Amino acid sequence: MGVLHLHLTSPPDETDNGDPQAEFALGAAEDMALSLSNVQLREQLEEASVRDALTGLYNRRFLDDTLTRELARAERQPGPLSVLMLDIDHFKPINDDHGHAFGDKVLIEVAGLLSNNVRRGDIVCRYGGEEFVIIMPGADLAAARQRGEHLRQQVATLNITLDDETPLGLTVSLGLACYPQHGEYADTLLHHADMALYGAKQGGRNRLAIAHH
Ligand SMILES: Nc1nc2c(ncn2[C@@H]2O[C@H](COP(=O)(O)OP(=O)(O)OP(=O)(O)O)[C@@H](O)[C@H]2O)c(=O)[nH]1
Repeated sequence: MGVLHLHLTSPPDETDNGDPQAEFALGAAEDMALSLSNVQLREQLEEASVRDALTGLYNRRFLDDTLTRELARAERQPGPLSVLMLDIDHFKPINDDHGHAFGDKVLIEVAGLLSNNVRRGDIVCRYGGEEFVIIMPGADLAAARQRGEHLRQQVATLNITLDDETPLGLTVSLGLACYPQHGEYADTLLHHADMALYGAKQGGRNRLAIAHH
């Protein structure tokens, strides 16, 4: 988070001239600057409280609130909504073999790729250690599946290399659940997406699986 700097003082020769009007104007300007700064500070704190510190993606708390809100909107409109859960394959050996800092770098790369390859309005969150969730308001099963497949392929072509320049060969598995067919509530949809993700892992990884009805 950026540090807030307040520049409220002026050189004495510009303002300290004994002119009451000038002093009043300066006081008013200072008050305005202070209250503006408070607003900005509050905004920065609020923003930080919904972000994951490592990747800058939205965090799980934000995901839960947003998914509930977006589902209510989908019901009102009405329209579809999809939830993609994505997990990096064999991430533990990456950490174990190449170090935690390298693992962090991989997480940041994947987070950046996801952010850059979703539609505006889609919400990308870091759900857990090496697990991400994307909320796609308005996306039906076909659209979300296509987007998920695209993301899977993009990750497989990510150019992350080890010290000796050999490619890491990163892959991800994905689980997809859609409103309304797989559930109407946030926890149900997340559960179904998680089950589908488990199926994708069991099926051999580097694949997308769709929730069962
Ligand atoms: N570098 C780094 N590693 C993390 C972070 N959070 C969780 N991890 C690691 O992520 C790994 C997750 O490992 P597992 O849950 O066994 O999953 P996996 O090895 O990816 O295996 P599959 O998901 O079955 O393909 C663990 O080693 C955690 O320590 C983090 O913020 N940074």
